[in-house]
Amino acid sequence: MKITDIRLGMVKVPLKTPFKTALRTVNEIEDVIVMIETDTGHIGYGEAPATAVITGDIHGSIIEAIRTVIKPKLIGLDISDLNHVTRTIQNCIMKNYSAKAAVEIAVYDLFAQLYKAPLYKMLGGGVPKLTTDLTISVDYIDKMVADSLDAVDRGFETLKVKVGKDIGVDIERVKAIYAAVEGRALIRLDANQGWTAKEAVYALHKLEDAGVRLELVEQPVKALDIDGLKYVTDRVHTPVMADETTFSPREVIDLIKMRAADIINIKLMKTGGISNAIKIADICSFYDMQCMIGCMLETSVSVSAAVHLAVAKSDVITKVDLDGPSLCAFDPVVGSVNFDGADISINDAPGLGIQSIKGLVMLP
Ligand SMILES: C[C@H](N)C(=O)N[C@@H](CCC(=O)O)C(=O)O
Ligand SMILES: [Mg+2]
Repeated sequence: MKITDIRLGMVKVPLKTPFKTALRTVNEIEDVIVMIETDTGHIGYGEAPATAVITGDIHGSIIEAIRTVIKPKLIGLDISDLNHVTRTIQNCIMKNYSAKAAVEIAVYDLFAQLYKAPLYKMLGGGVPKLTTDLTISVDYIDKMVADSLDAVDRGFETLKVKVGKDIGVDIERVKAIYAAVEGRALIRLDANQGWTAKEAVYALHKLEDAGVRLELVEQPVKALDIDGLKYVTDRVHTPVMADETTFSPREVIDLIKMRAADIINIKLMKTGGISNAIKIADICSFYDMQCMIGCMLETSVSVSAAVHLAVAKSDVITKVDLDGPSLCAFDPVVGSVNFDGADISINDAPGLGIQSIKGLVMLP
């Protein structure tokens, strides 16, 4: 199965409600879709969101990186040489993680199609079911409480509550949500870099002293403030998770050696795709550290790949934040991963099982 062409398109899906974090507010998903064509007629699908505030990627950079650098290196390569293909993708350009991720996802889709197996089986097997959390956007306290109760009523048992704005209001936000859903849902926080280390310790001590039990706090401080992350990890009982701080396997090793966080959030758009995500999961497994599988604002094209990976690495990926499709007003993908509220399941279609993408606009 040889790569003959790589075509690009755009998919646009409105969100059910605006997605608001300490870093940005977004109303719709607009992502680059990658379609890798082969001499056997098989097509592999991938997707890249432009999350400039986290990965530095924008639509233009994703499209140009794939068109002018990655694609010329891949034409003619044989999908059965998976390691050679993924190394070529990783080594042909620095950074550009989302572009690399989209192409790698399509390559893995084809690799599993080649052997007529669902991707998770090619990655090691597992039970093809997951349960995801749902993100509660940062907002007025009453709105966040109402959104949290609505999520619980819809069957979500874990809420990822966005904070990282005004520290005093953040404490009140979390207390109010905790009181409203106590006993019905687990709460994880994501400050998206919005606090200083001292503010984070102050807020978490206030919440711990008030009896608010949190599953974890994600990325309390700036991405590059590793000393700050360790400062928080050393001082609070609530487990601390690194998100924006760690992209590569190297960064994960450094973080683990410093004991700067308790948990790692693996996202394909930070690792540059599946090959490095596997390395990070294996490093964490070796060091006995838990991981979360996360996503950016992605549709079920690329989130499906994350689902397959998480199923295969469920020994170490014990937490799931794959709510991209749940945030979408509709699912544009006809495919084999079924996103039904908190419940995610995979059937036995080969690869990612993507048959078509509704509303896909191909780029010239
Ligand atoms: C969508 C997911 N639950 C999430 O929160 N992902 C990111 C932010 C993604 C974005 O801004 O596009 C995270 O910080 O974990
Ligand atoms: Mg995060």
